[in-house]
Amino acid sequence: MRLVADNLAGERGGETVFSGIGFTLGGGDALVVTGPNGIGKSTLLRAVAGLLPLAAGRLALEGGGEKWPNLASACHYLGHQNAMKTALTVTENLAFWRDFLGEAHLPLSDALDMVGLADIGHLPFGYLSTGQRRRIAIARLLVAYRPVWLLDEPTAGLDRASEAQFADLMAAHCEDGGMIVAATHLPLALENAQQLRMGSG
Ligand SMILES: Nc1ncnc2c1ncn2[C@@H]1O[C@H](COP(=O)(O)OP(=O)(O)OP(=O)(O)O)[C@@H](O)[C@H]1O
Repeated sequence: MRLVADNLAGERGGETVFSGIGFTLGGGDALVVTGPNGIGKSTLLRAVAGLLPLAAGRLALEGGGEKWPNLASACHYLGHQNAMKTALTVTENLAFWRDFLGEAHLPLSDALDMVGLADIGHLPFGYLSTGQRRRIAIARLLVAYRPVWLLDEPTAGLDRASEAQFADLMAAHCEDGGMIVAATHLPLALENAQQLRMGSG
């Protein structure tokens, strides 16, 4: 499977925010996107996810077969927001996403265990701390399978131990043939990742 981005341009509110962006990822590859505030990192990720139209260029998932007929169908998108309902419990939120997304992957209890929060499935999401909320949002990546993870500031609010735990999850996803595109201001422990520095000419 290959994710091909060719000569992309993105716009917000009628203004071009970036142009001439290109990259190619194969199974197991990761791309780290960096650049100053407002340069268009989130816009790029949302375009790859199919949530925003491109102003120009071509995005394609090659070799996805019948299971992943287009790029959007193959993507998990973890945005700045955690996309969880505060009144529902952690388990209810994750069960919703597993059923909504399809392609059930890890059991909910295993996913919670892998983000170090095995004991809080019964709590309303709204009771959780900032870092705990982010870790539950990360657990969503594990309960339904998608080969492409699009991660916008995934480690914002995480402590050191949780950062390391998430690095292991990203590495396992890539070892399994998955792909990652991550926008970040913080160092991410993604070995051998390609780098895209937006705004550096
Ligand atoms: N809905 C919108 N309408 C108009 N302009 C927008 C909209 N959303 C974002 N923008 C503008 O698009 C540009 C790119 O924003 P974007 O969020 O992609 O940047 P970013 O590189 O992710 O920034 P940060 O590092 O602060 O997260 C900014 O100038 C922003 O003001």
